[in-house]
Amino acid sequence: MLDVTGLQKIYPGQHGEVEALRDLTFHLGDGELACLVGPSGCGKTTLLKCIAGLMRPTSGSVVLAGTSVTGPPPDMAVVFQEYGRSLFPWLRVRQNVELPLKEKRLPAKRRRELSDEALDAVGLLKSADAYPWQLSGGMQQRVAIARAIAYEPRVLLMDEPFAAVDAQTRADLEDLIRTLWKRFSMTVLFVTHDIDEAVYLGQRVLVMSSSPTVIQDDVSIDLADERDQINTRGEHRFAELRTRIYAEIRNASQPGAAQPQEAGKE
Ligand SMILES: Nc1ncnc2c1ncn2[C@@H]1O[C@H](COP(=O)(O)OP(=O)(O)OP(=O)(O)O)[C@@H](O)[C@H]1O
Repeated sequence: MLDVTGLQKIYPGQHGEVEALRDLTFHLGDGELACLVGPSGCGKTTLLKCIAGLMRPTSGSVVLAGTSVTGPPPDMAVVFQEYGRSLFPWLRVRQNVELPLKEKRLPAKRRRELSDEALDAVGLLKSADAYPWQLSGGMQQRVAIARAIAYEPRVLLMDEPFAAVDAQTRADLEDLIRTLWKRFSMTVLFVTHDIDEAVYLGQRVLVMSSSPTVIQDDVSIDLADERDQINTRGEHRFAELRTRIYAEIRNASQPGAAQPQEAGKE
């Protein structure tokens, strides 16, 4: 579904160039849920912008379902961390959710069906006529998720979407993402700082090295498909996976440690 090959991004700068991404290669299969973790500043946001067609890489390619990405692809939706800035405060919740559907030129009846289904899926149908600023932070982020889902994307990119909400809301939103992923059969790439979150959510965790960045490891998460915030996180295997990824990231932060590994290698 998504092929990222040899991706490199060099930013020009006043004090010289910054090579944010050196050589990134990975593939996501149709319907996979993969998490991407890495040290701060390793280029996670840069990578997502390149995948979303919001930024041109210096070299390398992003191919979505066989088509090269050169601008925002129609089959992709992105949820950012800053829900407060991604929703339009002068539009009601339903209008926010329907806005991209208007740009898709869907008829009003279909827009209404899709927004109802998406708002219902995130538990906010009753708040459809509220304004975003009347909702809590967690509810606003659910509106942003509903807007992405209503768009019926084949690929959903999420850039640290729960970093700004409290711990309990975050746990609820994590479970919501797994539920929506199964229900809507999307391919999901979820970027997070949080190693526990990556292990809890993902089928795979891609570990990025520090800058200049490569994929340091690609860890298959062999936990049961049915996950539970208390029991899954208490499992011995969960602790093993978390420890392994933590060590990878710590090693990745050591100068000269980054060596690309084969995708899928355990
Ligand atoms: N527009 C830009 N111009 C120059 N350098 C940039 C620009 N955007 C990002 N960088 C640099 O590229 C590198 C990667 O930045 P990026 O924001 O992608 O990392 P990140 O992993 O998302 O960071 P964080 O974990 O802190 O959110 C950093 O060294 C950053 O300073």
